[in-house]
Amino acid sequence: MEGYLEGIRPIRDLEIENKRVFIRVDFNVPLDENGAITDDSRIREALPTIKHALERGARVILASHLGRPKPGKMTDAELKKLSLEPCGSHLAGLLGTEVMMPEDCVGDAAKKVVYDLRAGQVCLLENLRFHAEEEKNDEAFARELAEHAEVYVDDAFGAVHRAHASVHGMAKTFRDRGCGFLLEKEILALGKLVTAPDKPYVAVLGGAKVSDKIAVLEALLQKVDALLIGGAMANTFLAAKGLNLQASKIETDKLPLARTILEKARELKVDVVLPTDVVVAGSLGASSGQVVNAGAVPEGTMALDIGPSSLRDFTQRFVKAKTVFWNGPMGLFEKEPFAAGTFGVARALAESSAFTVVGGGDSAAAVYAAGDAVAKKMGHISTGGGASLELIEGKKLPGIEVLRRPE
Ligand SMILES: Nc1ncnc2c1ncn2[C@@H]1O[C@H](COP(=O)(O)OP(=O)(O)O)[C@@H](O)[C@H]1O
Ligand SMILES: O=C(OP(=O)(O)O)[C@H](O)COP(=O)(O)O
Ligand SMILES: [Mg+2]
Repeated sequence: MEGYLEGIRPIRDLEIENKRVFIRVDFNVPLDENGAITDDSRIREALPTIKHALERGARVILASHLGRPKPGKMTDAELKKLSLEPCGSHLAGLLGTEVMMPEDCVGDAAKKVVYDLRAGQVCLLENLRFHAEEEKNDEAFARELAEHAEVYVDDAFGAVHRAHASVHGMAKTFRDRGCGFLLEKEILALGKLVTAPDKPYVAVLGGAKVSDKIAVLEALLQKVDALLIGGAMANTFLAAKGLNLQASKIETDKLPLARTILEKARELKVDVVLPTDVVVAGSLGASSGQVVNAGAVPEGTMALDIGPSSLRDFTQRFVKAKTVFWNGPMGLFEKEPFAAGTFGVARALAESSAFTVVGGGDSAAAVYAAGDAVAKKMGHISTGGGASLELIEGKKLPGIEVLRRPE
């Protein structure tokens, strides 16, 4: 997997002293209803790169997205909830230094802060996705971002599968570009799953980003011996098999793809294990749930966790496994009544002798929330869900490829 880093200069080899250094980070952290950060691991994981740059006298410009704001379609109050301000304040506490925060990522306010930075000072630009151009990989927007700096460093592993302006478009305009310590660490750690995972190799998929991640499953079937599906991802598969999931979150336009994947799995003799029971409730805010058969979801309710029988089925698969990759919580684990499936999988993986990799902003948060003892037993906890999935599928990721320089 070291070959995967070929042609990519690590930050330690870049000339950064007194230079304006743009570091793309992934501070897309989970927030609670009050906007408080519930898991700061993505911020902590970026610290080695940030500290390295500051200690070497760089003028550091940090940038990230947070959530999925829809500029023009959301109210100002809704957008404000996705401000990076809490991340900047939290980072200031972790670094023990001031973090300047301009109110936008481009324009005069940002330029003023950026050009006033002294060596060893840091600023955090406001949410990149407050501009629709970010996700469109818009060239003019990428140029505006690039004007901030002389050196470009990507340490946002969780976002390298996105061909967005701050990850892709702007990066190519820099001669001096490279990767941060987190990106390097992730690629090396996930490498084992790309090259020669010990078999049996089991993948556990869940979470909410179904339309993003379902396409990856087709390629993953070529690599794994069993695919266990929980979370909202399972709803689409159960519906594809003809079950009525009632008010559950389902991606109806992905039903044909789910059927294709089930068909292909049969041909390849890959076991697809779906929940046989689920925990249902009438709303996301319900104070309790009810365990029902996956084929008997009551009208007006939605599946918000896998049930105890499903957890047992999943756990059994970990006993014989030599390698397990897990992305996506098994349910709405942020709410106590729907957390048992996710924490159950985390605990079972901690007990298993398999080499375990857990990836995803929310999955990692769940593993840390399950406790230190559980988190310490994982082989690797990746900051990226979609990114790690696409990497282990064997895909070339735009945010990584763009960093390569011949010579
Ligand atoms: N059955 C479900 N219904 C609603 N939301 C779910 C369900 N299962 C999981 N989720 C939600 O999925 C989210 C995480 O999904 P995702 O971002 O795809 O995972 P990760 O960040 O680990 O890659 C969590 O916030 C969780 O509450
Ligand atoms: O949280 C992220 O991915 P993940 O939920 O798959 O771990 C990344 O920050 C990417 O976010 P995006 O899926 O909105 O592009
Ligand atoms: Mg997530």
